[in-house]
Amino acid sequence: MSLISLENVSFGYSRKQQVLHDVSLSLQAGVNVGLVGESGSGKSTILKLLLGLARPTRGQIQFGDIELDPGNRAFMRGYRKAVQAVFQDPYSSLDPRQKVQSIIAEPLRALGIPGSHQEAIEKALHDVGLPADAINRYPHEFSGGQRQRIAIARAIVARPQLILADEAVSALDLSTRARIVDLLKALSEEITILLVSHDLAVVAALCEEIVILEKGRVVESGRTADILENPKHPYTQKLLASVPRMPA
Ligand SMILES: Nc1ncnc2c1ncn2[C@@H]1O[C@H](COP(=O)(O)OP(=O)(O)OP(=O)(O)O)[C@@H](O)[C@H]1O
Repeated sequence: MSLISLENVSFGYSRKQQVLHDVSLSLQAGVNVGLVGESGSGKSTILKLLLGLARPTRGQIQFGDIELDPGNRAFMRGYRKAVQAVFQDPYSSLDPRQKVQSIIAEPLRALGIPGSHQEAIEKALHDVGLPADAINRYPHEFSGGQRQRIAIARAIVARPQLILADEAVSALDLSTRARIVDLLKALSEEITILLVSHDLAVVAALCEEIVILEKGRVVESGRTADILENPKHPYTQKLLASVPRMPA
């Protein structure tokens, strides 16, 4: 059974403006998927639906064998434990007034898990390669790469099954980006990642599968290696031709 699947999902922000058209994709535990497409193709909208922030106009999203129902609080509690997100900008995604300890504990508080969470926070910090004394500091005391590690620690602290990563390394310089990709790769031993990225080199490094989105439609999907080697759809070919390729 899939971890999560979109089944024939269509969505529009208004009646006139359909953004997703009959999108189907399925995430299997242990298989990272890269969601790729030009700006405006609907990648972030898919993540929005997966986070339960909007509902499909047509079709459905399945979490295991249960339909995602943003209106069902009990369901969403379990879902939020299983599905966490990391966003692009490590500067705006962390509350500057909160200490790292409080930032990382946020999902545990939201889940109503009692206690100081000290042990879970320390483990998350350790897992993302930050020192234990980071807990008493504020986000502005960290570099962009370190802030993204804090955001990742927050995403993993409740031990989710899936991380939705929206351009999670795009704002970082190249060497920092490579280190965060290595970190995500190590974490993906235990947690599945859905990565939205413009950067095919990052997708190739992290994701076993790839889904290509054009104007809200899936035009090609399959094993990353196959698609990068032998793109079938003209849009994929264009996309591959338009980005610098990293040597394998
Ligand atoms: N809140 C909104 N209200 C109305 N239209 C929106 C909203 N958010 C996105 N859109 C539109 O939906 C379409 C898909 O946008 P989306 O952000 O999902 O694309 P994307 O592939 O993530 O783009 P990017 O790579 O630039 O982030 C675009 O035409 C966009 O203008």
